Amino acid sequence: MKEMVIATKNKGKIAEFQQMFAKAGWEVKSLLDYPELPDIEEDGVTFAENAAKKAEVLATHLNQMVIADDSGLVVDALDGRPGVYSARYAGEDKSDTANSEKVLKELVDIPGDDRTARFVCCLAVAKPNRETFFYEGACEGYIAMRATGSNGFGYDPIFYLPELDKTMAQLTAEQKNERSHRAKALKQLLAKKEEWS
Ligand SMILES: O=c1[nH]c(=O)c2ncn([C@@H]3O[C@H](COP(=O)(O)OP(=O)(O)OP(=O)(O)O)[C@@H](O)[C@H]3O)c2[nH]1
Ligand SMILES: [Mg+2]
Repeated sequence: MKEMVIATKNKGKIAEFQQMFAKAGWEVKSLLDYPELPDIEEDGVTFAENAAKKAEVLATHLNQMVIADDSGLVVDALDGRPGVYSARYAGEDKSDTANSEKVLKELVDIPGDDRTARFVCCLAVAKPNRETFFYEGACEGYIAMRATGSNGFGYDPIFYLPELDKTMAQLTAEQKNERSHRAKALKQLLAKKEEWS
């Protein structure tokens, strides 16, 4: 089986990549398999900048091809926040619950129709001494009035999909992987395999 290293420590992302790459016949390794590798400061102002940095630093360390995922929640009524700060929106301890509560609190006076938001995912594929390739996906929805559901991770319990009348955290893994920002970015990446492999 072919192997792909994803430069992430996020267990939610790792599980989704394992499920989605398995269909394409790839085995996924993550930074949890390389605990000796350094932490990378995500100081970019765009998803692409952070994804490139994570992928390029680790591709150099491992001397092989690496994919990184930088993703987050973009809320229109918050001028795009939490955006690239999604993981640490409520503080450095990266609490999913505290992050979601902060968004709900900031939107307390915003009515349903104005709570539009999207999840965005940028995948960067880096290889030593070569240009980096980028693939993006987005998933449109609304910020719910309260958290519902326990599947997925991050902001999934407050991300409402009107076409299913469910939050992302009420979907099965298969349903999320059919429509998520990450699934769409990965579909682009797999469709352009000759470009990056
Ligand atoms: O409800 C969610 N469903 C998703 O599908 C999703 N994808 C991303 N996010 C949020 O955005 C941050 C990414 O930040 P991020 O790309 O820096 O990742 P991270 O710091 O968690 O791990 P790493 O990959 O950097 O190691 C994450 O922590 C989450 O808060 C999601 N929330
Ligand atoms: Mg991160």
